[in-house]
Amino acid sequence: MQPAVEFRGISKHFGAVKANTDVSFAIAKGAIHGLVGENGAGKSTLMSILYGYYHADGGTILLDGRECQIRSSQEAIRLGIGMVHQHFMLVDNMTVLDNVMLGTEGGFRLASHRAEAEKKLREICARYRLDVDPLATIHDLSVGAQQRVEILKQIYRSANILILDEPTAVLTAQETESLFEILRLFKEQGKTIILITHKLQEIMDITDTVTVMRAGRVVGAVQTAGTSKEALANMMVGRPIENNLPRAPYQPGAPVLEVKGLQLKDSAGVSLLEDINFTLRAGEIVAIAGVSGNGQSELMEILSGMRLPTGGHADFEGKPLPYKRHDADGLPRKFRDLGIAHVPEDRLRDGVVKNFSVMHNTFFGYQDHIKGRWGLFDFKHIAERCAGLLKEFDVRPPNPDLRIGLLSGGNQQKVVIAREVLAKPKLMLVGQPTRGVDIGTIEAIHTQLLALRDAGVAILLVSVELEEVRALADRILVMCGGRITGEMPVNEFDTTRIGLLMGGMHKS
Ligand SMILES: Nc1ncnc2c1ncn2[C@@H]1O[C@H](COP(=O)(O)OP(=O)(O)OP(=O)(O)O)[C@@H](O)[C@H]1O
Repeated sequence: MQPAVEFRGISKHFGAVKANTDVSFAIAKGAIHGLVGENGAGKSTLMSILYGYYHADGGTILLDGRECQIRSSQEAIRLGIGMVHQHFMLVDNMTVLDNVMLGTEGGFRLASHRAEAEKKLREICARYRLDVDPLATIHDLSVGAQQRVEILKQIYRSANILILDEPTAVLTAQETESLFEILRLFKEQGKTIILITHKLQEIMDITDTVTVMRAGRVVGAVQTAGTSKEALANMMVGRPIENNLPRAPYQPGAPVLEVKGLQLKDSAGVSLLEDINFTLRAGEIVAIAGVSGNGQSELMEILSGMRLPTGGHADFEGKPLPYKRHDADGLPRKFRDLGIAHVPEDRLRDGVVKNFSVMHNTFFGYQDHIKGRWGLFDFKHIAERCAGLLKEFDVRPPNPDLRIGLLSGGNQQKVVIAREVLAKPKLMLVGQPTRGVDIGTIEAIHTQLLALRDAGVAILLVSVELEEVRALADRILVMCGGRITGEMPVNEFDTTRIGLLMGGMHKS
């Protein structure tokens, strides 16, 4: 049988960056094929070429053994290729049905078309056990449900090859499991799936074959059954990955942050945070575990000055943080000046200014700290500082003039972490630091955070990844429904108990 997809000698460069070099591999029909590699290895570029979004500089793509010119995404869709992007392509205030019909033949003006489309959608939902109401509005849906709409859209358009770019980065464990159920059903129908993910356990759990890319080239193509997570990690990074990073013994110092009875209500009076109390000391990492959407983001926003609490207070080094309504806009800056650094969980929204250069992004927010004599910027100094930072944090490519939006997600994250670390904070607030980040970079980021802790910085970490919580935390708090439902030291780490606390099952 001809492979569903075959890449032959695909190359693509962006200026001096060789994103793909002579990439060749084939994917069997009806297979779930994993595509792995470090951030910037060229996975998304290759998939964008298959999806007609980029044009290759050289090489050919064969679908079912036939050479195809895929000049646009419309052409890719016509050829039966569907793509679910990391950032969903849905119109928020429209219904599921309208989103699915958008851009398909016939449009959605005729009532008969709509009725027919709704019937077809309901049939697809039943066949693939996709729990989605066609008449629901997108902004009322959870992230997991929005992703199911994206998949629904592709099935509606008769996709035979489905590309998923890091689909589980924003999903809970349960949502991930139901996504995998859908993918297995998709495979049973003889369809082909290409899965990009940084989570090697997922590769082991669901794929049949894997291609490993490094620096734009294919460095391995294996059957999943004949490999291991360690072997894949080694191929990806070119060295073994250290799972147990060294750390100094736990000797917490003086309290840095004391949160007392913190509350937050939204404008409709709905409680988002209720009676949050905890202390964070110098030289310790406290991790907040929990399913996203249980108040962790709001807590980080308050502690970084992006949002005002509606009750309670937080003391930083023994003094109340100055939450003043008339000064709300200037708070993040004030907090930074006090020594509170922040790695926001949504790096594209809050962590970088996408259209500015890497160099600008290495000091944004700290511009007052790096001004030279007479309050002027010394750009020679800034350029040297930036070059040192790109080298130390292994940002790839180390080009200070590139718009940061063009760096891969993991490399953007390295810049954000580097900027905050270099500010020499006393308190570091870190939200989902390794979301969408490759394993080599996870190791580097974890090493940086542990070094800060060992140097006496207090770190508050919010992460949905329990492995990350276990690897970094000294103490763990669990949040559910805007409350802290439990606390434990890391040596009492217990996945089942944390799972129960995450579901608000009991208070300890
Ligand atoms: N439009 C663009 N202009 C300039 N450089 C680009 C562009 N798109 C990608 N690149 C560069 O090409 C290289 C490959 O990027 P790509 O996004 O394909 O990697 P990736 O393996 O998908 O990474 P990640 O896992 O972080 O998503 C990177 O160095 C990236 O900075």
